Amino acid sequence: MIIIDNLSFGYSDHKILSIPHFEVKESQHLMVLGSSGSGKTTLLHILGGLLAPKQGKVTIGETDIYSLSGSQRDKYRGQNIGLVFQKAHLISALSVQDNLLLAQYLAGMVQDKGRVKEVLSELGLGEKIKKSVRELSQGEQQRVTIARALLNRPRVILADEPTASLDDKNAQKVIQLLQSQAEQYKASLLIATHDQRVKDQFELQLNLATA
Ligand SMILES: Nc1ncnc2c1ncn2[C@@H]1O[C@H](COP(=O)(O)OP(=O)(O)OP(=O)(O)O)[C@@H](O)[C@H]1O
Repeated sequence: MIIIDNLSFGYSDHKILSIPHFEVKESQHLMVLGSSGSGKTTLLHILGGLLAPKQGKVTIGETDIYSLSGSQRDKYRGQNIGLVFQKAHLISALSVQDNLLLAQYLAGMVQDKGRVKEVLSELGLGEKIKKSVRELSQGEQQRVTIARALLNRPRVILADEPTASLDDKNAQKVIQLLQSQAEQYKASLLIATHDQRVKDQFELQLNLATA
């Protein structure tokens, strides 16, 4: 569950976002739409606790995330928020398994090989666990980043243009995976996109051009 109240943000004096009130409930899936430069990435960064708003409140679950200290917020993010970016941001020299174990370590969690194996199998990557990332296709790498985002069973999944660099088939697969995994975890799912191929697939939409 995410609640946005009286949110505004701008870089320097240039106002980009102004959202009086918006909620995404547990298990709800939302498409964040808007033309290039409308603030989709900025909004996801604010909701992910990566960029403090100039004004307003972001509540995830019961937690007002910007009332936390920076280190508390990092910990909260690691344990409750799954982030998927357009680019994979994986360490290509490491194996798939080691990339995920590293993510657990960086989130301050116990490194759990069983959980890594489980989540990779759920995403159809069980066979790739020992492969180094550079041996994977782009679609497979994107699935590894989704696996990494889901490792800690997050209550919120934020995906920024997750299909931008994928072909039609992989784009559909990634959207379906994000939806089915979010359902499984009863997570709120937010996908920012201007990808025409996927933008009509969600009933709930927030259009930043008109927000
Ligand atoms: N670090 C920054 N400093 C100053 N301006 C920025 C910064 N990051 C983004 N902007 C500006 O803020 C606006 C919103 O950017 P943002 O990346 O959130 O848009 P977007 O909707 O995600 O765009 P796209 O679809 O092209 O990825 C743009 O005008 C951008 O130039």
